[in-house]
Amino acid sequence: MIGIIMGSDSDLPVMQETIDILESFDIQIEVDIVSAHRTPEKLFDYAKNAHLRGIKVIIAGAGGAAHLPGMVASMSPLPVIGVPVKSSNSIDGWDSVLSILQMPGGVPVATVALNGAKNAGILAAQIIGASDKCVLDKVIAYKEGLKIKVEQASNKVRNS
Ligand SMILES: Nc1c(C(=O)O)ncn1[C@@H]1O[C@H](COP(=O)(O)O)[C@@H](O)[C@H]1O
Repeated sequence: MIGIIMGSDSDLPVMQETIDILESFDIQIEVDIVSAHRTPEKLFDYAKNAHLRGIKVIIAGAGGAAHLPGMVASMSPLPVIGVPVKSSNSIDGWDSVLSILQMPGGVPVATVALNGAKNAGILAAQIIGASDKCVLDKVIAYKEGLKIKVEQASNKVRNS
């Protein structure tokens, strides 16, 4: 199971892409709102116990002063993927990117691009796929689909 959390329901339009891609891979997910700033006790409980509940990878999306992914990573032994979300009040998203990306040594967060929620889902599937052949096959099929789309576009351009 993959845990998907976000700092606010206002992040959901972006984080929906994570949900959609993982559902398309038939990977079990659990989605919740958790905020380091607004619900610190819930964050503590989530990060301390996620691995005990069967979660294998955590995807955390947040905007602005995005402490959520780093704080989860500080307390969880699981791989944490951070999604910087460009929230309405942001400094063009840079606030979120930098606060998720620039983690201190020893506490990694695998940071995807600004609003890169889809890639976060694919990366999580790849991590699971390293030890789950069924998921690995789905990732391989997805990548094959990407290749076919490019080949089709290439043929179209060359034949026009
Ligand atoms: N960055 C964080 C954290 C956190 O890091 O704990 N909690 C909420 N937020 C972010 O605040 C932004 C605005 O939230 P609201 O829209 O609820 O005011 C959201 O992008 C959320 O991720």
